[in-house]
Amino acid sequence: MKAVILAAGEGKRCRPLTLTRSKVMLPVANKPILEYTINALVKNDIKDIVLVVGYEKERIMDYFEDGINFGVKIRYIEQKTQIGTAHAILQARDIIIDHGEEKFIVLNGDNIIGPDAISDLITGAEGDATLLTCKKDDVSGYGVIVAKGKRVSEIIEKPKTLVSRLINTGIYLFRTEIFEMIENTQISATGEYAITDTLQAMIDNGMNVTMTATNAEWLDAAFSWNLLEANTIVLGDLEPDTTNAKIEDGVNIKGSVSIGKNTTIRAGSYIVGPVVIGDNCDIGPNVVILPSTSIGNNVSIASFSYIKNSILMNDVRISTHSNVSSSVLGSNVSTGPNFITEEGDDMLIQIEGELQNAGKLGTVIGDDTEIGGNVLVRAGNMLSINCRISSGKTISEDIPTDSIVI
Ligand SMILES: CC(=O)N[C@H]1[C@@H](OP(=O)(O)OP(=O)(O)OC[C@H]2O[C@@H](n3ccc(=O)[nH]c3=O)[C@H](O)[C@@H]2O)O[C@H](CO)[C@@H](O)[C@@H]1O
Repeated sequence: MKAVILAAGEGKRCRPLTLTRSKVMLPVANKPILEYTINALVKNDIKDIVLVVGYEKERIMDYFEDGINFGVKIRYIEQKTQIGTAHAILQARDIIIDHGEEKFIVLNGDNIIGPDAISDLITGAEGDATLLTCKKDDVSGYGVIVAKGKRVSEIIEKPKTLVSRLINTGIYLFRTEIFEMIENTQISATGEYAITDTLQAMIDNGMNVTMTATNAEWLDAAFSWNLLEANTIVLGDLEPDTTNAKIEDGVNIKGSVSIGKNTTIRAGSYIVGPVVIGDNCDIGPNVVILPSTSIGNNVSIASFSYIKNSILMNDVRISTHSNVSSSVLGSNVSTGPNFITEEGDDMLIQIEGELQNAGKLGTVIGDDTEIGGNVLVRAGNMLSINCRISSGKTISEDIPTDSIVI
């Protein structure tokens, strides 16, 4: 059986991190979100993948190439304009039909899923189309399902009131007839061709759309700060491995810590897992890294700095005496000495005009932003990509793309 993974969208609610890469390429425990989906398919022996790409497609294609290093065969199809999930699926029609497939799996590429999610879908599938559902306390921002037994009677996309706690995970088993149904799907009020509208039309025409529920891992970083929660959960399964690292005498490592090749941890550093550190990093001396932290490749963290509950992407450079807590730093962010992220609880952040509770948060900083020494970022303020912040500044508001703060 083939799988079609939808990965053409940006993931705007995860800006500024998605201004330079799509949501599927955001790293959790040092792997892009999409890699978890591919690994889950491989564990179910599904190795023939059609990847629908569009926004920032080169990043995806450069990383996964033809899939061979990930144990799969990947064929890329471009969705030139991102006008909805149904339209994205339609792009894969020729590949699926030319190969005489009757059934195929479709997955959103921007969620972290465990392998059991896919086996639950396959074993529970019935009827003309099947959706995989899971129960969530907070269903805001998702499609929800109303069903009698397994038979779905209604799919309501992002309702404003609580109708059901069963959400659509964006994982489906379809028959090839779905393509014809998609072609008849009307554009929605929000200007998209949505697969949920296709399925609702099938139900309205008396077809048998079913659901099957899963308790398997299904994580979504709806907003950039949700990456921190996902990171904490995924790091909970981290296998410790420090065999390829250069660890100087006088380093104290506790708990589950994985350190990549050619990374040096200098004397006096103290690391409490779960923590993952990539390749070619230079950490210390006397640096403290606390749970749950992921540090990418080519990162340097200079002496007396303190990092806690954070994600530092590739090529980040943190200068001495800095404190980074509950924060996400994009690729190639650099700081001067004494850079401090203030940490706040129950932070309320406005995204697309709506207030969201971000929980415990420091900051989120987009790629290529350069920060001078003695800079304090007040809790919950975000810095976009490619900004220059002069030394001594206190950041108490969001900083837009390409800003120079002097
Ligand atoms: C209309 C629809 O499908 N809604 C589902 C979608 O909402 P949701 O709003 O999350 O859907 P998104 O727009 O984020 O897209 C989901 C996936 O499809 C890809 N994509 C999207 C649009 C496009 O034109 N091309 C493309 O490839 C995105 O890259 C992403 O990987 O997923 C949720 C689970 O997370 C479900 O609860 C929602 O019911």
